Amino acid sequence: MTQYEVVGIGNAVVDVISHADDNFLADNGIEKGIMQLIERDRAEDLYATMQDRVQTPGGSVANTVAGAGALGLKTAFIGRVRDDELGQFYAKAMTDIGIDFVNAPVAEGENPTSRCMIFVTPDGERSLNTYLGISTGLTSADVPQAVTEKAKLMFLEGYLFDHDAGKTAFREAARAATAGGGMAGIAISDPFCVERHRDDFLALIENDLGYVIGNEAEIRALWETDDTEAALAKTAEICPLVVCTRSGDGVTLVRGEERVDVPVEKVVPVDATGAGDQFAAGFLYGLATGRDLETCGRMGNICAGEVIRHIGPRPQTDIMALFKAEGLV
Ligand SMILES: Nc1ncnc2c1ncn2[C@@H]1O[C@H](COP(=O)(O)OP(=O)(O)OP(=O)(O)O)[C@@H](O)[C@H]1O
Ligand SMILES: O=C(O)C[C@@H](O)[C@H](O)C(=O)CO
Repeated sequence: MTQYEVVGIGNAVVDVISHADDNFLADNGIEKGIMQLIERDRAEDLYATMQDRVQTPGGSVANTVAGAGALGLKTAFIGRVRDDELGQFYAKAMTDIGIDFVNAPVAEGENPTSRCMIFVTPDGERSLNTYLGISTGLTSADVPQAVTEKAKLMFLEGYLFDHDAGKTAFREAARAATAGGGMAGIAISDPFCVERHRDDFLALIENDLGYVIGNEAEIRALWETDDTEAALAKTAEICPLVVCTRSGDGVTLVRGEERVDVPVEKVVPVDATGAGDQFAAGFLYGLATGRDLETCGRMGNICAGEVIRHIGPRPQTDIMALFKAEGLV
């Protein structure tokens, strides 16, 4: 019997978001539109430059779990925080919205809670500067089988694939979920991470996962090609369900012989932070509740469309009302 509709494993990260222009990015060596890892000193320096900062719980898969929970699904999140001010803030924010936050904050002897300095430029693009503290040290010991085997949908965060212990934990979690009658999938997270671990990514997808979600660059990175269509076809050969988000061009979903392209109304985002994460929340809601592929895509687009219209990576409005307005529920 599955107890959770969605269980996520990912980096537990506190996001600090502020506005900046392109000159600021250039002057401060920030690469636009991607995630860069930074050291603690640089995190403190960047933090000090932020004028209008907003602090919010973030982390990619954690954002997805929060979005799925807001839609009423029974959810759990597995990720590590330290028992410091940010860690307590983070854990409380998750439990306050009804998510089972599986691991208690770690008391001592390790790095502080992870944080990400996010700069949003006038075009809505977000540039992430992540200081990975304690969250990146996730191992199998943090991933209780009593939780993973009860997941209907397990959702893994590609960023955690950078460490061998994370890879092992992912394989075990995926297998436990599958053995319990559930299905495991991954958010690819980052083309650079794929480049560092391509063979292991492909092996995990082929052997242990039922679905994979990535943006165009991430899906292409799996196959070292510039051809998105070719990469999609190859991914579909090794994975039953492939979802490729395409920013203002919507999303493509492929399940065996079935393919659906779901467009969106293209807008200039207020803040693109969390677009992919909230797409995944809507998509997983559709999947967990047995919707057809097109409806899953439409639900994902609605969730992503909401999050890009405000600052911050998690929903701020009643998404179910948006689904109702579109006749989806
Ligand atoms: N400019 C836009 N206009 C309308 N919808 C958008 C736009 N950008 C993104 N979206 C929505 O967000 C979804 C995910 O966007 P995208 O493919 O950029 O994912 P991503 O790269 O993972 O995003 P991020 O890393 O910013 O969270 C799209 O499928 C779409 O539904
Ligand atoms: O990718 C994004 O747009 C942001 C999120 O994935 C998230 O908030 C994050 O990982 C930074 O903590």
